[in-house]
Amino acid sequence: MDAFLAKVKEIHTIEEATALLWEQLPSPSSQTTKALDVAMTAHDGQKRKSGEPYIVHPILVAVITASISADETMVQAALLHDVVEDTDIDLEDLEHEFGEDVTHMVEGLTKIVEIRDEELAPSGSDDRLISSALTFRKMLIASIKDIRVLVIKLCDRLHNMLTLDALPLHKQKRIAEETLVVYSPIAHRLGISRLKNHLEDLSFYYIYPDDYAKIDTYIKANAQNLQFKLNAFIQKVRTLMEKNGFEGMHFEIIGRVKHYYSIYLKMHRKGVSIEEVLDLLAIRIIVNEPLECYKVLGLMHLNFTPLISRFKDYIAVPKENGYKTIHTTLFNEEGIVEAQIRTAQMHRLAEYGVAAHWKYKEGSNSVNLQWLESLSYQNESVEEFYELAKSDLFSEDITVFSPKGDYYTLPKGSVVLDFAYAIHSEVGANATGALVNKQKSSLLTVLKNGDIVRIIKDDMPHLHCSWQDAVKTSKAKEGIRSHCRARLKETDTFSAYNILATLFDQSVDAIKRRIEAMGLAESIHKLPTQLDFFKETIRKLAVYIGAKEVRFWELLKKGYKKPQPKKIEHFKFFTNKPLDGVEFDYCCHPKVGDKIVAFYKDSKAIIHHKLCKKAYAKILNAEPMIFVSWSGTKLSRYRLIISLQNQKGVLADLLARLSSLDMNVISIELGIKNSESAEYCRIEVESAESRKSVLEEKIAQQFKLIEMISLDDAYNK
Ligand SMILES: Nc1nc2c(ncn2[C@@H]2O[C@H](COP(=O)(O)OP(=O)(O)O)[C@@H](OP(=O)(O)OP(=O)(O)O)[C@H]2O)c(=O)[nH]1
Repeated sequence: MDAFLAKVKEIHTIEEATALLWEQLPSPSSQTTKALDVAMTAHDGQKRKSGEPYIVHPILVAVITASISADETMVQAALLHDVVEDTDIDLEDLEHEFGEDVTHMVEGLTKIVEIRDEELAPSGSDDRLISSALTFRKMLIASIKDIRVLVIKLCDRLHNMLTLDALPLHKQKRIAEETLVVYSPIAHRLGISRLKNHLEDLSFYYIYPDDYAKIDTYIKANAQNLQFKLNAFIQKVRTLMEKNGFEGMHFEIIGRVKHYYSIYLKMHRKGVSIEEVLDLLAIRIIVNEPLECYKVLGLMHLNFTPLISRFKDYIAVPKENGYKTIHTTLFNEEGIVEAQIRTAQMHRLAEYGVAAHWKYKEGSNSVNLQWLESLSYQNESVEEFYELAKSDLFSEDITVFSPKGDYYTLPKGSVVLDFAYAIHSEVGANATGALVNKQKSSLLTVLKNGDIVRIIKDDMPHLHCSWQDAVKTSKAKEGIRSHCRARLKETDTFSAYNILATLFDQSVDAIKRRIEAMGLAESIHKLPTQLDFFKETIRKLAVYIGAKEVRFWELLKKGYKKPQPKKIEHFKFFTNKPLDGVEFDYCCHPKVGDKIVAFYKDSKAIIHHKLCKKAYAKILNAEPMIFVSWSGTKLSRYRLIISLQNQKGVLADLLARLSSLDMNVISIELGIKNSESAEYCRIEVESAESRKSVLEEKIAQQFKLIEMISLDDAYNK
């Protein structure tokens, strides 16, 4: 921890806190002193869990804020960030006294449910989770308008992390985990490495205390030796630079041991002990001009062997958070050292990110904040949103290029479709394939760092709803989801008219006019999925006697019958037509529980997946349809042991067979038994068929079934 934060951590009284604030802000504006007065009065008598006066916290949040930003309205908002939540002051009062800017920031930072979650709500309660997810989303939305909200939140979180000792152990861990997964990644995206590294190290201390202690002990025990190596290397580099054109020029070389969490990640990813981590040490060479960075790079590579796989030029290709620096890792007598080469301006941006704009009046546009918008506008339930946000934020990045050289930062594991959505939602929605490094590739091809991707588009969207699990970014997930929501609604609306037209033996147009006249058009999409709504609509249509297109008594005269439920195989129909069987078209073959539609032909129901292309064409073509649902979606689970001849394609045949028997494969394990040249295959499946003997017989017709066990008892426990 740096000296400044160590000092903040040790402050427990109002006097000390105020003195430190004025140290940061030697000549505060009258509005700032007023904000302090208002906050002091408002929080008077309140205490933190630690027992110290509550106001110490907002003052120290203001101190941290002032250390990264010269913008005093941010300092005022930091001082006032808890008053609306915890005191009688409301937003109107604030707006009157401090204006719109400060009020908007405070509003963005105010929790939705007026519970100080760390202290009052029972841990693990759903209310607390929902409240914090809602608050988080509200804060993100407020930050789109004004990113300062998020920066103050990070300062608030940093002070909470500095004072976490006052809370019980389980809360320390929960807050530390949230900090590591949500807030330090946000600090990274905003490019504020000063905040990010501290948030990481503090979280690390609470989440993995033993690992932290090991690293701490090693670094402290070896401090002298490490410092000696660093100094020796810095001296070598300095001499080299001075001998090669930098003499008399201003440049700086800073050495450091990497921060603890970064060391822990290196150990963890490589599975090595701290003694085996090669590049614990790092130097930064700070020069004046970008061109000088390349000159220094040349000197380094001519004099020390670089570890080429670690070389990165983020000046030519900056990170999404605006970060610019050349990274190279060098072998030398002192071991391996990571060198970062940057200009002074790049250095300020690397330390302060978006905040550099308020601190140094620079770099305002270099930080890309698109991630914030796409995170905030996910249409999920709050819990799902929070989970998605966490996985979006807490991911390693790769950089992928368009053929023109534009580049995009994506989370590791992203596929072509994520890239297409990153370019634009329209490109994502209309993508049909891609050329990855000039090779034809599918939309679900996983991308690697440095790939060059050309998206192939078409006017007709080709998205599959199941792809939402295959894409990584929330923008692509939301794009696919909203496409599928729209498509499902359209399918349901047209199906509803087809079902009614079939039921009443009317034309689709006649039904449509009637439904519109009855004011039911807006809700008609519910009809194919909600039996109550279906029955209610029929009743309403049927009693609507006297209207032009459908006269109910005429229908009765023509032999109209009331629809009745009818169960065939796994399906429940509701129809007035004779029905004596179910068929599949073998184009989509839906699994139990999938969304389905039923067409009606020659007294048969023909079942399709609701999102099947062929079904879509039939629906638009107004083909006769009937109401269908699954008769029950309780699935039985079985374990099968099957002996397969060791020959090409046999596994594919087995899977096709299981699929044709409507069995969902849950897991599959293969084991070879050489003596018989047979392959044993252990598969777990789910099926709507609860009669084991029926399935046994069907599988045994084609395959050597060694054993079939019902797992339902174990499964249902
Ligand atoms: N400010 C800032 N610095 C960045 C950013 N990305 C990387 N760095 C710096 O580069 C170091 C190497 O980061 P890596 O993520 O390994 O980068 P690389 O593989 O792209 O070379 C980081 O060390 P570290 O171990 O994570 O941190 P430290 O303890 O060296 O500071 C950090 O100092 C960024 O977006 N912003």
